[in-house]
Amino acid sequence: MTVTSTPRTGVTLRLLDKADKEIVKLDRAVLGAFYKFQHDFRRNPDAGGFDLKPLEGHDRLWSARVNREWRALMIRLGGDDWLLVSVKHRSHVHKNLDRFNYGINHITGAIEYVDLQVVEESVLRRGLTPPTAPAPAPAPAPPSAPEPVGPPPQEPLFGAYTDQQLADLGVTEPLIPIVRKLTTDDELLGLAEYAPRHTGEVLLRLRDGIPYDEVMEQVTAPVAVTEPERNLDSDDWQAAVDRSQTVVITDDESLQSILEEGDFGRWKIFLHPTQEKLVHRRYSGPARVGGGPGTGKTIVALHRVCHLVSQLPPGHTKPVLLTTFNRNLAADLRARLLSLGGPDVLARVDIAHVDQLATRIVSEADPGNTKRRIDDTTALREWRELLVETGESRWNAEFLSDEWNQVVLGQAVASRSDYFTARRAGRGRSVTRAERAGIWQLAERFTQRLETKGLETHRQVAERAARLEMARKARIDRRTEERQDRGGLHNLHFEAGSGAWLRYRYRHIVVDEAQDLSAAHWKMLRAMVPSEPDDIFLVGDTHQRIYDNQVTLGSLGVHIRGRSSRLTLSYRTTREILRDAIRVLGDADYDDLDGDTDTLAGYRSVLHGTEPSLRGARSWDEEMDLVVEQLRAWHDVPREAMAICVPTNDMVTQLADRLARSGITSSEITQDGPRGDHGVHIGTMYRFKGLEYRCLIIAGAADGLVPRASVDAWEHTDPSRHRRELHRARSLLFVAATRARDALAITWHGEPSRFLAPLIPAS
Ligand SMILES: Nc1ncnc2c1ncn2[C@@H]1O[C@H](COP(=O)(O)OP(=O)(O)OP(=O)(O)O)[C@@H](O)[C@H]1O
Repeated sequence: MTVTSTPRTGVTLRLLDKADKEIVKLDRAVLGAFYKFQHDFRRNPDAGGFDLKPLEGHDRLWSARVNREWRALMIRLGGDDWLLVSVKHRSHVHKNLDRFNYGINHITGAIEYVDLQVVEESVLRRGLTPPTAPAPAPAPAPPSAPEPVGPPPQEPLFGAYTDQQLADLGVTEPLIPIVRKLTTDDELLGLAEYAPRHTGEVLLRLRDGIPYDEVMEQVTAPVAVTEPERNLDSDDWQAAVDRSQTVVITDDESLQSILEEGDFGRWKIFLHPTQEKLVHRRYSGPARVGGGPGTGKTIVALHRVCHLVSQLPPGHTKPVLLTTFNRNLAADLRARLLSLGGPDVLARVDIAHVDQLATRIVSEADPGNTKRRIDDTTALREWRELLVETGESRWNAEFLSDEWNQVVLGQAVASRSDYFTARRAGRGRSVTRAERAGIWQLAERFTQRLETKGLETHRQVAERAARLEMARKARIDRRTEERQDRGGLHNLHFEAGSGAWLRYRYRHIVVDEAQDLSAAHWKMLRAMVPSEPDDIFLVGDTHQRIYDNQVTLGSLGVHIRGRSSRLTLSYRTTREILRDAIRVLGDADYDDLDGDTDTLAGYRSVLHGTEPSLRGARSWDEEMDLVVEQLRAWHDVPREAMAICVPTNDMVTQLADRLARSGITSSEITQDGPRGDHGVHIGTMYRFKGLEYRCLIIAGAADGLVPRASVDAWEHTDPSRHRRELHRARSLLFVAATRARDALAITWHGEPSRFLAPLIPAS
């Protein structure tokens, strides 16, 4: 008999973090049945056929029929509010009922569920079998980094801590007896797979040798419930749900993205509590989110955009700007925002990269402008030609190009007399007044030269756009004051299309890859949005700065002091890759975009994989053979999920040829992203910003190439520039290494890059 049911309103079906991991492992037919189950259950839990009943001895844990063989386990939070915690074969549901544990964690206030039997089995399984990450090529004994220090096998891993200490860190209490028995890393990883997420994070951190107090400060404190809530009512499940970011309300769409995309769709559904806080917080002014690669900065920016859109009054305009460094990244943001928020969110958001914005503004002011835009490399060629033509030899083209970009354009120096007093802090070599006069004269000839040739650099456009926007802002502010004086309307940032000519362009601006924007970009953005709460939200990591655009935001009117936060848990990279990438950075200093220093303290991962492979060859030719060998060793990974990153364009071409001769298809990563859909992606290091791959090879990591040999020419003539160039080259390698999700291989020919020294044990 078919039972038809009348939909019931007010039924909520939620999903607990990690329950989805179990669900996606079900086979397709069961997944289909589960999808139908959750849809029908939300319409009416009382409809016949669910056989909804509490498990014996568990007043809150209920089972419901998914199909003949499978049952859903759900916690009844109250009334029609249900939390799905597991889907199990019916033969496993009614046995050994003590193994089901659920409760509210006293420290985090989160709802937790564990099936002790599943955890124990996972610990045992992981203890007996090796991890299953892609294997490195069968290398002739690759030099590998030292093993993590820890107690010898068979000693309990967490013997140094009392039960109370572990519970105070927020470790799930029913798991503590199993935690006590762990003696190997594989067992620990087995536990972390099924334990509540916070427990896994704490234990892996302790196992990394991080002192107890630091784990408390870095992992537990950010997600602990605040003091007034400390005396949690351990039975107030509704309050726990409101507090808990490990629970989401399901609807057909969110479920579908989990079922179809598996781990790749999780970012849309489960934010880490620290990510969640940043997304929904109200900021009194500009806010910055930092954090190492893969910590979800872009994910936070995308959720933040959805949050800001959800707060807008209805309309057909685009008062939110989402911007980033280049076209390729902007295209990626658009695709991800569409997948997260759908067309309705996209309809309220303007997505454009910073140079595109600048071009729009300049064209608006000067519609007849037909100049061709050139990048820094082409501009440098123009400088060289100018020097040859003028016979000028006091300065070289690189110095002049830098001076023009960073000092003249960077500080909006408009006249010769301004240039005499312009600050050149951090530019290295000092210049006398007479020299400044000479440099200014050359700069004027250079701009004239570009003008005559109908050329214009992106930096020039950015600088002009900044000036135009600042002038516009000044006019808006003047008008506002006038209206206020007359006691009239003063809120001038009407939405586009409202007919008001003078208005701010946006209400909210969200910036990704903030570390690479120039001073002119910031001035332009600052002038596009009124100084109000939630005006600018920027995410970026200065360890990944690969263009020479160091700024102090405060001096550009973007005041982030007191509104700066950092994410520390990497979702992308394994612990092994992350450890080596951090070693590449060495002990160089990094800024926080506002004149202070930034660190990667607390940066961590709970993912585990193989050790990065490091292999040297005698020649580039031999090295290319190593690359082919490595790709073949990753035979079980789709080609499109692999990439090779090299230092120069020539190497891209040569490698693509070599791969073709070995029967391996490849696609070059261009300025606009990969040129084709098929094959292994190959590109120079600069192209890897913002990308990620399952397996990655960094080839050509040789001395003289990383950093380029020419960089050392600055060592004595311009030590400051030398330092900056080394910094940048190091960051490039760091960015490249952290694009790998599961496996990383680094190769070189001749001597390895000096940045790899901490990874290669001295022979
Ligand atoms: N809460 C989450 N749940 C699941 N996956 C996540 C979560 N947050 C981030 N990720 C995943 O981690 C990876 C890195 O995220 P994202 O690109 O936002 O990091 P990022 O900090 O911007 O990195 P980078 O600085 O290297 O550009 C992505 O694959 C993303 O889907």
